[in-house]
Amino acid sequence: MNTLALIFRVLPVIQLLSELWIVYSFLNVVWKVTAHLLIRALATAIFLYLCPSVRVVFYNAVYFPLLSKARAVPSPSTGRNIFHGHYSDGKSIVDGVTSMAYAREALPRARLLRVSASFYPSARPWEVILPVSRDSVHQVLVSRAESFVRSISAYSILARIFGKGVLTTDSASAHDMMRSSLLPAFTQHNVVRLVPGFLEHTSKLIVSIENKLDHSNPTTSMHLEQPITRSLTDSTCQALVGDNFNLLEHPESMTATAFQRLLLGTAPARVIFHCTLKFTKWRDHDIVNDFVREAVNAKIALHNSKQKYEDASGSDGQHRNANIMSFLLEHDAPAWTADSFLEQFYSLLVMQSDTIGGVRRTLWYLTLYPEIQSRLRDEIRSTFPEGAASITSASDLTSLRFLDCVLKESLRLAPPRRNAVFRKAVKDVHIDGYRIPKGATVYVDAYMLNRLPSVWGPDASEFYPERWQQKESNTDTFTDEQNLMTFSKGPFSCIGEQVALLQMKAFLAGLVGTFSFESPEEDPMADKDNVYSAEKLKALLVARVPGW
Ligand code: HEM
Repeated sequence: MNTLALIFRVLPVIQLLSELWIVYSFLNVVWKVTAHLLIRALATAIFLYLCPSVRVVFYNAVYFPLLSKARAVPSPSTGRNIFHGHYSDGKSIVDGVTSMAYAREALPRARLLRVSASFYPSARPWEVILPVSRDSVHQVLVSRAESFVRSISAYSILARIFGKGVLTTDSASAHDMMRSSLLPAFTQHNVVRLVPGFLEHTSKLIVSIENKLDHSNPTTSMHLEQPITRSLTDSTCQALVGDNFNLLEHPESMTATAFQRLLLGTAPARVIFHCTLKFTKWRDHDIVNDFVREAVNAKIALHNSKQKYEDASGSDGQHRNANIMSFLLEHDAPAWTADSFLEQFYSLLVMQSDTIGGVRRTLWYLTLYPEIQSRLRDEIRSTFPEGAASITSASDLTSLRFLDCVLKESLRLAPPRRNAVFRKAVKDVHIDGYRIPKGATVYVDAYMLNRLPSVWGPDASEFYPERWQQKESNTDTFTDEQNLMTFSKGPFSCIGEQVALLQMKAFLAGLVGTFSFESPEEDPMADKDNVYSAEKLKALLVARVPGW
């Protein structure tokens, strides 16, 4: 082979190698540039994510005014964070100053407002649409309810721990099914049968408070938070499955301790640990589940043996062992097993904390207004002169008209579950000429709506139980239960409203009839507009009022 032929043979190889080198260099440059860009993008994303103030500025300066699909909905000038000043430091809760400012500014002009919400000043804000008129609220919750689902972010941790029940499911069709399967247990006929159980727990609470009174002094300073919480929890649990943890009398037992750790004092670290490491077993959860399964299986066995209840009171169909589980079995036994009830059990039980809030806040108002407290006690004692034991039924409780007014007025001004009614639009909805885009969050602010002067009259922010009596006597008044947003309205509204009202009445009738409650503060009225100071009942001065 001559030299020329050799060169011709080697040349293509050299050419190939040089082409490969060029491609390699090109890819190398592309890779470096891409990697560089990727790393920068990632770093920026991490920076933006980690640096809340940048996100807040971006949100306020760019997203909220320019990019939001709902930007046609008017937003108020008085600051945009609906929860501003509500969770001031993540612990202490102050009142709804911002929402009331919105209400004043927006009304009577606007029916919808676009505002921001973030529970902590540095947390990422999100956009919410606020219905601020009776009509727009009604459209969101009732007449256009099919265009919205409950936004469950608030309940997503519960869903992860306790599974998806009627409160925590994120599927509209599953919610519909669960709600219709539960509703038969909550008819008026059934709910009144729960009252003897509530009254029994009330008497136990009265005895426990009485035992703690210092009889050498006219009043005893007492923390009622814990006994009330324990007693109401026992009573709700009894109403749900016909058995309870006996938290009031034996708070140290294994099941009571597990229950309290799980549902009453859940430490945040524990929740995070449990939610992030799904495979971890939470012993307390197992203990509570076993307890509920056992109680439910006992009800199923009882139902199958046709011996429905041991009827303690006899003829009127009311008895202390009536419970929601048995009502469900009476209606549709095959649908219910221990496991199918367990998920609903947590959805129902979690909400009972509101009943505790309702009793607590009513007592707080009664300490602010001692003359209302005495008037209420007079009503209870004159209607039932023989003492607390002579209150035995739901009709006894409903005969206490002033108690009804006091309770409703307290639930109006200080709704226990204020930040709970969130909806997500499942499609574009037009309300009052504004488009609520698919995916938008709507927030129904019970605190604000329960205080709108256009709805409740010029004295809307005053604690004035008589307004509910005026309604009954048909005088010109704004007061109407249809406007009370405390239990929400429509297909996602509180399923336990009637249960809660009777339970709270049973406890309040017994407590206020037996004891007097006084605030230890020098000037309790100084804090009267800050309903969230009732969040935790401080020590009250308690005395046994003789003669009952
Ligand atoms: C003062 C006491 C109570 C208050 C203020 C209250 C308030 C509420 C509110 C505001 C909602 C959300 C409604 C919505 O998203 O539109 C709700 C839902 C619910 N509540 Fe209550 N609640 C109370 C007591 C109870 C009790 C005692 C029970 C159980 C026996 C209960 C069971 C439920 C359930 C299961 C839901 C979810 C209903 C559904 O999604 O269909 N609540 N409650």
